[in-house]
Amino acid sequence: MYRTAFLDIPPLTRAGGTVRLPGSKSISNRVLLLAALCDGETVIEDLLDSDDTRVMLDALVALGCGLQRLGPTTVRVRGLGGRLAVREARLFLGNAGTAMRPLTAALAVLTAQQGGRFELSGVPRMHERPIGDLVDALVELGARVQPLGQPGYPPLAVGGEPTSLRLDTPVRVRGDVSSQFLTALLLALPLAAAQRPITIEVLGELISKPYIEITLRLLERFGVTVQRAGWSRFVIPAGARYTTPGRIHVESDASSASYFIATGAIAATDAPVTIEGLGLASIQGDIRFVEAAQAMGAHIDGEANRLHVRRGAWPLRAIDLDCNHIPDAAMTLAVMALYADGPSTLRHIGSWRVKETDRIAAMATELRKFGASVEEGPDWLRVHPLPHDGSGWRAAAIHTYDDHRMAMCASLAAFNPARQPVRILDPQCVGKTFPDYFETLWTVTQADPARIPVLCIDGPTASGKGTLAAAVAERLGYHVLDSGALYRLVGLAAERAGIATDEAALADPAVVARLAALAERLPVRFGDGRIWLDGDDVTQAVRSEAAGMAASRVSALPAVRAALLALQRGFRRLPGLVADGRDMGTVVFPDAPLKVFLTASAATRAQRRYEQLISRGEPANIDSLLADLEARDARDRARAAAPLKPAEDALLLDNSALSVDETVQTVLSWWQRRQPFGD
Ligand SMILES: Nc1ncnc2c1ncn2[C@@H]1O[C@H](COP(=O)(O)OP(=O)(O)OP(=O)(O)O)[C@@H](O)[C@H]1O
Ligand SMILES: Nc1ccn([C@H]2C[C@H](O)[C@@H](COP(=O)(O)O)O2)c(=O)n1
Repeated sequence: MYRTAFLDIPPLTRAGGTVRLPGSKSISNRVLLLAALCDGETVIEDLLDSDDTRVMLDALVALGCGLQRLGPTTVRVRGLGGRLAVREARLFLGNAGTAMRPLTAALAVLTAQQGGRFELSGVPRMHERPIGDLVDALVELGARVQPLGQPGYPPLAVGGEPTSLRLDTPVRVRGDVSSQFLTALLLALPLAAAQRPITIEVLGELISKPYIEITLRLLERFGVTVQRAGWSRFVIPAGARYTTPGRIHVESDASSASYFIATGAIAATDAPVTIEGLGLASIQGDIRFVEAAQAMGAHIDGEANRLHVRRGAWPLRAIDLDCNHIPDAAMTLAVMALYADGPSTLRHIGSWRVKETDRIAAMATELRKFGASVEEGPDWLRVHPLPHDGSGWRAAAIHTYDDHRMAMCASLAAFNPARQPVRILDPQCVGKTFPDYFETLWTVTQADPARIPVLCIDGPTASGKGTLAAAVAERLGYHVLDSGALYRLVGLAAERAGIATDEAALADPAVVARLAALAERLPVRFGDGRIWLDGDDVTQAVRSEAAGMAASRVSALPAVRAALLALQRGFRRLPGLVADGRDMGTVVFPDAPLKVFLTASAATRAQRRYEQLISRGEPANIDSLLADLEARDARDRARAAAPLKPAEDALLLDNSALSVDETVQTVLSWWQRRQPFGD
């Protein structure tokens, strides 16, 4: 997951390949609660690992449920069997409506039966999301639920002394603000239906019905079959009792799939975009996004557990659609509409206003930043497309409002024909449902390599290039190329292969040929900040001064440099690269949009290297370090092949008197000034 302040997505051109998406949030949190309420153990497979499921899991642990992690996405839940294991707890539920609403109802019923007091709270936005209709229904039932802040909103206090619930008359709840209120009652009331049937009546027109279907399907898996008359009356049978299915599998998230379906529909493809773990028979309502995407022109083939998507009509066809059945995935249509052949209208999306943010206002504001004309009403949105020749499209920095779907939707604008980048502010908001969304996007999309940004940092040894490159890359979410390490690895591999690298040996063309062959097939692997050579961890070994000197010698050989060129250029991957070395700006990435030549006085550099070695517990002598460093500089500058020198368009930075932080800030501000997003 990108934890950066922003993430710049370069213009994307093509798409194709296979993705496996994380588990459905709606199913994950319902199944977790059901497993916690029933008797016995339930193993849940392919559970979503995200902010919303984490707060649910934490809450269940606080309530005394036994939870055992069997793998990254598999947990075993030992249920409470309808008995409260603790009588008091404070539950923090973040911004997870799928945790806040059902837990409120379940605890209201359990405390009415057994006594106890629980406080449920969340992030500030959760305290702005309505829950009053559910609270009213529970209070009318006789349960104790009180606001701890503004009436009608969390935080809430639930419970008190045991009390009898009024179950002989129907429980009434509004269905036109959020379907989660009805879901919450449907999940909670089987706990009170041992002796008598319980009827729930829905007031107003029920929105987001597919989410209620998920609830009913999962209740059935846990042994409770609810009878419904239309969408206004639901009866939980007398004697209802949760029983564990033993093992249950969570489908891939259909709402998350919408971004990849859209990718396949928008991008030119050689191969289709294939989505694993989800088929057309999914129990999730958002699977019907497929129909909407087809209406816009996408070619979609479905198998039992897989979807294949290709671009069909182009430009996409404009739509006018009632989106009540796909409230979350409909946001994706709003961005697809930018690529349509006329204005598209999304109707019946009033629930967007009370989601993670006011999504109608947010979507309108942000799409306008791309240059689009957008109209909005209380429960509708109309998006006018942008010209297909690219005119009118603007590069934009997209505010995401702590809303995962705003971030994921906005990424689709990176396919714009104007080839403008898109900046996503606060990209880590995707952690709510899809922490690795952007990393997954890179696996099925391509950009013109020349448009993938590279920031080059060249300069003499110990000037701080590596330190600066790592810090800048971390701030931008970019990859790092430590090109010096590649030359060091050649030196190390030569030593292991018994190939001498002293000046005399390097005068022999046969030795040079062997070194070039070694460099061509360097058995190196980078990962988790470590370097492996032929399976051995050489992270520390490559940093030795001896390895640096050997690197300086072998790097003077044009054949070795040529052998490493393709490997280095291969580091230019989405979303961008910071490359450190001697010839990054002059030879390897001559088209880089920013080149920095970093220097410091020899005395300063020798002192830094001395302190670096001492801090690593390695012996060091400042005079010999200074002599070695000057010798290395001289050789690196004097060699004929790619000598150490600033590129003509490089910015020079002498950081002798600058701290690491000041150096990083200087370079980031230069970078920022070259971006099209403004300050
Ligand atoms: N601006 C700075 N002020 C003080 N110390 C710094 C600064 N930049 C880097 N250093 C320190 O100097 C040492 C050398 O830095 P670093 O390893 O990044 O240099 P380098 O240019 O990558 O060296 P090499 O080319 O040999 O790999 C490190 O201990 C680092 O913390
Ligand atoms: N792009 C590069 C990177 C490094 N070298 C050579 C010259 C250096 O002395 C040696 C070690 O580099 P360091 O790890 O200290 O940055 O490798 C080069 O020629 N070109």
